[in-house]
Amino acid sequence: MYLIKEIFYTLQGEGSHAGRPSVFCRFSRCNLWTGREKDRHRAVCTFCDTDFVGTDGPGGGKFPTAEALAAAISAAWAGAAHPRSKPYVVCTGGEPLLQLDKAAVDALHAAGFEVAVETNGTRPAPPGLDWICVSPKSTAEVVLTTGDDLKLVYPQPDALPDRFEHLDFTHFLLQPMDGPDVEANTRATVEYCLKHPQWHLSLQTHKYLGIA
Ligand SMILES: C[S@@+](CC[C@H](N)C(=O)[O-])C[C@H]1O[C@@H](n2cnc3c(N)ncnc32)[C@H](O)[C@@H]1O
Ligand SMILES: Nc1nc2[nH]cc(C(=O)O)c2c(=O)[nH]1
Ligand code: SF4
Ligand SMILES: [Mg+2]
Repeated sequence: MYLIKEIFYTLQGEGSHAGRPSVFCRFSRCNLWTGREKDRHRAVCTFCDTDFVGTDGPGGGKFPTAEALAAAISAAWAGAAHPRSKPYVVCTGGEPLLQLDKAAVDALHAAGFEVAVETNGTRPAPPGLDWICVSPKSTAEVVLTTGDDLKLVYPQPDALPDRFEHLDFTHFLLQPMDGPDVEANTRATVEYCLKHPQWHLSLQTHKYLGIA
């Protein structure tokens, strides 16, 4: 059984695939926060911008099998077929690696999708993923040390960029922490990238565009 908060079609807003049409599959639940505001101050991850509680969002629900989940994700894809661009699904959450397993990845591949994941990196990944974006959180140990994007929300006093530079990723990105200080955080992130050009800026472009 897969617990899914919502499934929707939009542009990937963040990271080195920003702008790519994608189905987002938002898994319910996270291991670093309950998702309830009353618990936020004592969570490991305190700045989350997402409601991942329950299964009541658009396209959400409880999917009994990998095939049922893949069918719902296929139904959400609204792009025309094209030989040079496969349908693309971004598995996010919540923390998708609490639920995403090989059966789901295989079913999505069988349905013709490239499969990406956005994860906090605290759990191992199932085999076969086409794109892995790890976004480390505070003091939480990163066990997923290989992937494509290492996208660190900045600034996090307990997760300085240096700690992650040796990991085996293709792209190293800093993303300004959204919230009450987003403008100052954005300036600080630009300054950090200018001084440390191994890090590139990732903006949450969907928020500027006013799309999901
Ligand atoms: C909601 S998380 C879900 C996936 C996974 N749990 C994770 O943390 O990577 C999706 C992305 O949003 C980022 N994010 C969450 N809250 C944010 C905030 N306040 N400002 C900027 N990025 C944020 C995360 O770091 C992650 O890259
Ligand atoms: N457009 C859009 N792009 C995104 N990239 C990562 C997101 C996420 O919440 O994981 C996200 C999201 O929520 N919306
Ligand atoms: S790890 Fe991801 S989903 Fe969990 S609370 Fe942090 S940003 Fe939100
Ligand atoms: Mg988001």
